[in-house]
Amino acid sequence: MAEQDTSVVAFLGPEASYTHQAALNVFPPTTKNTNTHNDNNTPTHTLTPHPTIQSIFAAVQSGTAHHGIVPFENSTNGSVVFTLDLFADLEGKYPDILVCGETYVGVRHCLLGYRGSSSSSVEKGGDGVGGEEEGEGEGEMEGGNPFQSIKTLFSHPQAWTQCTSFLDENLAHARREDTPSTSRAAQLVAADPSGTSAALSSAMAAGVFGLDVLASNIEDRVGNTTRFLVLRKSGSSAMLPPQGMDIATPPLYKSLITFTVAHGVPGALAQCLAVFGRHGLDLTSINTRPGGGGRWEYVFFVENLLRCRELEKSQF
Ligand SMILES: O=C(O)C(=O)C[C@]1(C(=O)O)C=C[C@@H](O)C=C1
Repeated sequence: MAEQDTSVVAFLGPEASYTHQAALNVFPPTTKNTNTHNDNNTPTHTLTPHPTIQSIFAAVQSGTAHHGIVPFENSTNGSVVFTLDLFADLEGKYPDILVCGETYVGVRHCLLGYRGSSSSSVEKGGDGVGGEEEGEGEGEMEGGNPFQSIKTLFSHPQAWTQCTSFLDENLAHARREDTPSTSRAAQLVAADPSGTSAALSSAMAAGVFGLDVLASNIEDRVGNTTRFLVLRKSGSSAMLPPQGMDIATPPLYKSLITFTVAHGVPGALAQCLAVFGRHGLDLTSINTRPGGGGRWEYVFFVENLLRCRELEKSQF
């Protein structure tokens, strides 16, 4: 990849997805007099939307993008298996992808649509769908379901399972359509002239696509958070900007290692994991995905934390 003044950052689009918000955390908008500009005062990075997580991996692998931002894990529904499978890379398409950072985004889902087609705005309190915001009562049927006119719901599959209580209570009647991202869901609703569709998406997407927030904070769990990883290509000099990272600050280092073990060898996995302990690595997560070989063979994903002084002592 030729060295350029502006680094390209690939994220799951369109604009206003949670992945876009993660990208903004790590690569914040450039302003004058910050170190995110080069000497010519041109922006040092450009955020580029991609239609799928796979296309983000492909862009980083091919060098079209210097960095990619991908969702990895959600505090409510666990690992993002689309991303794990791309890291597992069973077809050898992404041999040079490395992880060089992480960031966390609080995921506060909203129901977005057009007020008037659906009726009132509600905000979920700690004990379920409770207090009403502006727009209270507008067109609402006495004692009825304020969302009855919504026939189709769009969202990313991860969002459905983060909002099960709200959906069961208010939108069990609506048909669900999966979209590649929550912001794509909002974009589709904005383009639907019937006004009978709605999206599970973010407040930011409401602003970007000109939709009304019909209900907010509709996620099941308080503190619902998604962890995103920052990708780069091995051998690239794509450095992270010195601000905006909430990766464990030095002297803590975090690593993600992918491996397979010999199938049917007793203790093979335990022996692999013991290596991390021997070198002072604190194992923080372990995941598996089908390995593509025989049945019940797995690819393992292990994350470790390492203190700087332990890194100096460790002999690998
Ligand atoms: O759809 C989006 O907005 C995304 O950024 C993707 C994604 C995910 O894949 O987990 C990110 C955060 C939320 O957990 C829901 C969806």
